[in-house]
Amino acid sequence: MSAMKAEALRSDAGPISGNPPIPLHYPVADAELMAVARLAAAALREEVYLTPKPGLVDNCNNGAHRDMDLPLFLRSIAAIVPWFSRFTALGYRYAALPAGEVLARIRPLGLACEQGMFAATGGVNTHKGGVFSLGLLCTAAGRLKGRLQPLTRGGLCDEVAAICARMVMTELADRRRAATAGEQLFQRYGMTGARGEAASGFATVRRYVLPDWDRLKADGAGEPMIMLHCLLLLMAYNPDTNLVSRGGLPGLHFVQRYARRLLLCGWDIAELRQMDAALTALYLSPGGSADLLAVAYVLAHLPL
Ligand SMILES: CC(C)(COP(=O)(O)OP(=O)(O)OC[C@H]1O[C@@H](n2cnc3c(N)ncnc32)[C@H](O[C@H]2O[C@H](COP(=O)(O)OP(=O)(O)OP(=O)(O)O)[C@@H](O)[C@H]2O)[C@@H]1O)[C@@H](O)C(=O)NCCC(=O)NCCS
Ligand SMILES: Nc1ncnc2[nH]cnc12
Repeated sequence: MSAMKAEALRSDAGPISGNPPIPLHYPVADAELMAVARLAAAALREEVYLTPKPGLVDNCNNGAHRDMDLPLFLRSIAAIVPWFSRFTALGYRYAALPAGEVLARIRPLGLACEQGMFAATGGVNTHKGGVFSLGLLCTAAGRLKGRLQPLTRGGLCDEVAAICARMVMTELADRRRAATAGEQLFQRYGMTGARGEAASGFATVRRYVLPDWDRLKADGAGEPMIMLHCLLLLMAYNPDTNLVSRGGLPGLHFVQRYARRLLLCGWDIAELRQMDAALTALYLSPGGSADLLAVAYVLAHLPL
């Protein structure tokens, strides 16, 4: 083993500036502490294999994507998953820090994880939103456990909201910067994208998705059916900046109306396949809703 690799294994946070390496005795193997990290990994896998997903990459086709396919997503997931326990460990270490100071501490890890994803995909943006949202949930889990608080949906969402409370103001409302697609869409339409969802404690997921997830589960529905239904709910109500950056506001509204109609009239797999064809033809991909489905998966597997 090279000296560099041995060093990387010793220090969990890696050679990221600003974060001293996490010492070996750190409880990264603690099963309960890492429950959310494990759920996050499962969420990414379940999301990408779920089929048929309108406009998205799945087990059957690449939806409205010319530069992505299922093997690429699996490579992306393999690159991202090891970082989830690092987010958790860092959250645990910074459990006592005021929430407003946490983002600056975990950002280098988030960016390094993003870089790992881009290296694995040859520069294709497969999971930028997923890295962000799931990384925050893992960090929040570490902080809760560090304060001996239970890992509940409400606790995690409140913690993520507290960590991101100033993000919209400091990052999106700063008129001097509009570097990313999300920052430009905020300046143009006031859309807050992935940051807004996190800052609200994943309000769209909690309000529209989790009640149906719980009800369908109690009724005995299988997880794939539950997830397809919840993806429709997200497409119906999530202000997905991916849809806007590809199809403008008309693109977002087309998908929202389509999903609401299916939810209202009752849907089946054939309807979802038709919707997939329609979104693919219009080059519309609800990537933000795919990410929030992974968030919903994690939260749905935790107690209230
Ligand atoms: C904070 C950042 C994540 C902000 O990034 P950005 O300024 O770009 O903000 P957003 O527009 O909000 O988008 C980021 C990604 O989040 C997903 N997303 C979009 N809307 C929502 C929403 N309402 N709720 C949740 N998530 C949302 C979306 O990601 C998915 O789509 C991507 C694929 O899209 P695609 O169109 O195919 O590809 P593109 O390359 O964008 O365009 P084309 O050229 O192909 O047309 C895929 O990644 C999905 O995941 C948005 O892309 C971030 O910049 C940041 O700060 N990162 C650092 C990490 C960090 O801070 N971590 C700390 C905590 S862990
Ligand atoms: N399955 C998927 N297809 C396209 N974009 C995505 N972003 C996250 N999951 C995705």
